[in-house]
Amino acid sequence: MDKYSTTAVSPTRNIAAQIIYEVTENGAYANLALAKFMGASRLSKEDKNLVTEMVNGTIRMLKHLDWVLNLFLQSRIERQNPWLRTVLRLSLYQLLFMDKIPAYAAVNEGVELVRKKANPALARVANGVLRSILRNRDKIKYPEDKVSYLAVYYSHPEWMVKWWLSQMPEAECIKMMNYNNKRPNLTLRTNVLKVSRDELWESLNKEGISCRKGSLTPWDIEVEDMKISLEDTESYNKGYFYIQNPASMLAAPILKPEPGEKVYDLCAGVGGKTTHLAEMMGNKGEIIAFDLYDHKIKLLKENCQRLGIDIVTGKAEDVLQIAESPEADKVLLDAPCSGLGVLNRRSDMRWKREKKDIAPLVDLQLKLLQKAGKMVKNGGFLLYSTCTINQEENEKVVEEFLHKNPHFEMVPFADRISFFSLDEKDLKAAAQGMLTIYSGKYNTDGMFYALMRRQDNY
Ligand SMILES: C[S@@+](CC[C@H](N)C(=O)[O-])C[C@H]1O[C@@H](n2cnc3c(N)ncnc32)[C@H](O)[C@@H]1O
Repeated sequence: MDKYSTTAVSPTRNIAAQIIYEVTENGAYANLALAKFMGASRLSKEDKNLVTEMVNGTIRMLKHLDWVLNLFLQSRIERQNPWLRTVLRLSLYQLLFMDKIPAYAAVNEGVELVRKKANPALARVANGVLRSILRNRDKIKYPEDKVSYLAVYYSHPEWMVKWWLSQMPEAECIKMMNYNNKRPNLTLRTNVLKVSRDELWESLNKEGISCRKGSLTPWDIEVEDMKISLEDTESYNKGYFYIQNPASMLAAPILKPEPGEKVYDLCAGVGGKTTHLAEMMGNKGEIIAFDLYDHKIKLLKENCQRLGIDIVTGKAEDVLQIAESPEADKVLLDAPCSGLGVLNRRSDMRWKREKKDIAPLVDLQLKLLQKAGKMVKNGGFLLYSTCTINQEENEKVVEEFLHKNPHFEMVPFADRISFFSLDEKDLKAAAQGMLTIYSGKYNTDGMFYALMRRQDNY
């Protein structure tokens, strides 16, 4: 503290400001920067949660915060000193979006942080701007044009909002953006090979994990609060659950593999959906799981071992390069995609994505789907899924595939997921074989599913 300051800066705000600086000024990834700084800090669990909330919240709401700051600054936020910019954003996030933080703490510590990181003259600017916003917060005006208003108010890139409005009602779009701005839910999938959901719920609660049984699927458990980390529980080590969003728990029941069948999971990652397929098969039959990366296949194998699954063979291979392979009863292609259905999971993702990223992804998805089609036996099923919510990567990819492959047909699957209470429109879509779950609509992540069957004698 210098001789003029009267306020100490708490370690939480200090660390939060440093992480935000790394992300917004130096292009670091928010999740990696958070992990790096938190790993090196001695903060309590509560303080770590607070830093995470301040960092992710500030980054998510960047467009909203900058809009408001620009109304009160003499020159635009982009032209300000980087530390002043960082701290103004962090302090304003607390003032506008964190009810539990007293305004004086957000302002005084913000001013002090600017004094420390920049200089006393800029600390006076921060003080003036933040107090002026506090006095005038009821008079803040947002853009009048609809797209700009939604983009600023809900803090998403304008191109995304424009795009979504062209394919969904405004209310759905707002619901989705609100969901993207919230901390992601933590849900677990019960491993029915080992326990029932009731047994898992009971043992987690005994172990200090406060949770409740979900209402979306037969397997989900929603974590509300934790006294210890999930990985330290006996339930985890005994393989009683897998951490997964309920929207992703629909892949296995839609593809509906039977015990004894041969299944390919072509983009398996660390095995989220692979392990659910194995559980549905009662750990009987054969699953071959591919992913481009060795480190993911290594984790997939560890996950299978923990969950007590031994029918999965993991292969680190490029699916597009696989030589002729025996055809399978069922094939899952959970394709690489833009991830616009899971924007809540990574606070900076919305700012890193660009519309021009989509075309090369569509190209890859089509190639992968074409390859996947060749690995399904006649009469077998092919499930295409993504965690994105735009038609280009979803319906249009499937339509193009069907156009080139008339021996495939869509398969209705509403009855396979009758436990999930879809609204009328989505029920109709599932009954035609394709379903987009918008993020937040059912309080889940966004996902897309299309189920097809190979019928050579069509
Ligand atoms: C959406 S993620 C899969 C998530 C996974 N199915 C789950 O449920 O956890 C897509 C995966 O495709 C993999 N991938 C991308 N291109 C690939 C290719 N040509 N061959 C095999 N895997 C690929 C990526 O490494 C990534 O793990």
